[in-house]
Amino acid sequence: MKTTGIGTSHAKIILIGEHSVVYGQPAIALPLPEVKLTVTITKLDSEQQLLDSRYFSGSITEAPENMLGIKTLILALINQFDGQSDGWKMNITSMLPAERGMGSSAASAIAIIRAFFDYYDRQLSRETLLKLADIEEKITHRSPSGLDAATTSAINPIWFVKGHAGQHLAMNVTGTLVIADSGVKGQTGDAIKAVKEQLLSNKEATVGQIETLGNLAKETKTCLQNGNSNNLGIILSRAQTQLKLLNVSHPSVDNLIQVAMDNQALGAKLTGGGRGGCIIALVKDAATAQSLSVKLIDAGATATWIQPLQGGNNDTNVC
Ligand SMILES: C[C@@](O)(CCO)CC(=O)[O-]
Repeated sequence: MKTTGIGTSHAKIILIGEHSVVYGQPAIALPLPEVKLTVTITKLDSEQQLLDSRYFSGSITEAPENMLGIKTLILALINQFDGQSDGWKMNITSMLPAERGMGSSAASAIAIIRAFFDYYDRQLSRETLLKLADIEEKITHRSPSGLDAATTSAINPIWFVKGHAGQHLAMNVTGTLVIADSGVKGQTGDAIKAVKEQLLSNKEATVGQIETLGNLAKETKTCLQNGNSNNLGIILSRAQTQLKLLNVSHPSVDNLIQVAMDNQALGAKLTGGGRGGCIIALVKDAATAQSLSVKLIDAGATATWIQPLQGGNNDTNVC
């Protein structure tokens, strides 16, 4: 065992395929490596196991109900390493807004697992990493596809189908994404439940919406390879139409999407679980992204990020 263990991860955005990915359709997601989360475990002389995060500081056993997924994961890791009487303090620092569809819970799980394996000086395979992250994601999001954990731990854009390893997706499209936070907490777990209920109450239409989203993800893959950003924008907006029909959008999200479309966006949609959270809007270049970002903030967005799709400066700019 070392005296310090460190694990890192980052935010993600889903370009296309949220919700439908839970039902076996493909999705495409992008890591945002500049929006970082770090977990540090520091050895203590006592047998205390303490957590220090923006939501809770104290003994891990006293973590609040909304941290049940994280707490269960940590207890599973303690068992895995027979570390019941090892004392440490775990510090979580995060640039990710929580509950905004940017993968905050999965990113926390990934960095915690990496920090534990570093602390106990053990090798960690990608398969084990994702399997362990699922302990947290299952509790936090009910039936997760695994997409969030796969992307918050990946360095490249991924093409993802539930039950399979994500595949690196080459991008050949110019254009810039503006990500904007509606300021309203997303409710991924509730949104997943709502889609599940609609599948029971209105099966035919809901299956149709899920399949359409899957087909749009396939069209997106072609667009990313052919480099057609105009078509990509149209596809993103078509996906938003389906997500609205699935009842996972929110007035605050719809409002920001409208502002984006009125200000030169080629297309826009919610990203992540929905019912609040963030939108993504595709624009043709960095200058348009900057001016749209200002417009979105004026319209009530609480934060924006700018992410070029390909070429040039690949850093995410936080606005
Ligand atoms: C809504 C969803 O598709 C994405 C949440 O970021 C759920 C999942 O894939 O686990």
